[in-house]
Amino acid sequence: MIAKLTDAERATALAALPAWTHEPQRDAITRDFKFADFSEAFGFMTRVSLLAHAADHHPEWSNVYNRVTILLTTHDADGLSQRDVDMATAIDALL
Ligand SMILES: C[C@H](O)[C@H](O)[C@H]1CNC2=NC(N)=NC(=O)C2=N1
Repeated sequence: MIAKLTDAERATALAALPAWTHEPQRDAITRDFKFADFSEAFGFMTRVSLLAHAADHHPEWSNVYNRVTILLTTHDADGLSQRDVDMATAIDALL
């Protein structure tokens, strides 16, 4: 069972992930992405899916044409964990 981050741990982690927003209701982090077109957006989603599969940690997400919204939280921890921070960091590195 993975632990939820404490408030202090979350604050430190989010300082290094300025594009991500904490959503307190879910204890999740979210980021909106905009691409040139659907192909670019779906290519990005494909790359994220490979990260998610490798990490066995999966995003909640949606796509509308060239926009992708990703929400990361850890269901097993009922909130934000280091796995979400690691996934957000890896996603940012794809851009
Ligand atoms: C058995 C498997 O490791 C778990 O169900 C994983 C899969 N992917 C997951 N993804 C996310 N976001 N949270 C989880 O708690 C989670 N758990």
